[in-house]
Amino acid sequence: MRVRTKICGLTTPDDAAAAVAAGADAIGLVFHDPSPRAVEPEAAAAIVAALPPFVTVVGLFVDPEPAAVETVMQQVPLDRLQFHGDEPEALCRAFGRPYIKAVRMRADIDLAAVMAAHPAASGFLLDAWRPDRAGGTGEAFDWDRVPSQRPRPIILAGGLEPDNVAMAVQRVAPWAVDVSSGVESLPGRKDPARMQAFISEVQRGTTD
Ligand SMILES: O=C(O)c1ccccc1NCC(=O)[C@H](O)[C@H](O)COP(=O)(O)O
Repeated sequence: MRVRTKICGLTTPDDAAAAVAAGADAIGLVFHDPSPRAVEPEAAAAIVAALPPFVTVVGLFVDPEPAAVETVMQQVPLDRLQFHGDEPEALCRAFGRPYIKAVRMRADIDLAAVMAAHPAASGFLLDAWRPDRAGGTGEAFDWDRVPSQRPRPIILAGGLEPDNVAMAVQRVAPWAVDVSSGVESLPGRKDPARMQAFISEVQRGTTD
């Protein structure tokens, strides 16, 4: 089956157009001020307005106040929400929108417990853990920690780039992959050639 690709942390309509031209299935918009990829709702709305049909738009939040999510949703037509902190299920499902639960793979994380605590999540994005950053670290975690029993689709993230994503797809067989820093020219700006190379390698990993 084809492995989907989400390109995360887009900050301009041009970068989003290049992601779609490269074959991205989904784009991620980061609503988390400390991130170098954070976008204001107005800029995010302009990015979404320029997209062609059938590209899924995911809004990322880290332990947000509910009102902050509502404010973004009033201005930006998000298809899905992605929660990247320690949000409980009740918060994740409070907005009437399908959601993805990100799980940062700290050494002591009980992934099965997190999954059980989020029965309404449409998928689980597994990412590297770092104490000082909530995401977009450019670091990989040990892919052998991804369980073979998967109650919901797994989105593999963390330190993926054109040089390693084919191997990641072969080893983990995820539903989708997610990348941010691995396809950047500098934090917050995507490199069209790297996005093309990344998605070609995703396909190579699927068919090899
Ligand atoms: O990208 C960020 O700066 C970010 C900040 C805070 C929370 C989440 C963030 N990104 C979320 C993503 O889905 C990234 O694509 C994922 O963490 C992988 O990042 P990378 O290792 O840089 O590919």
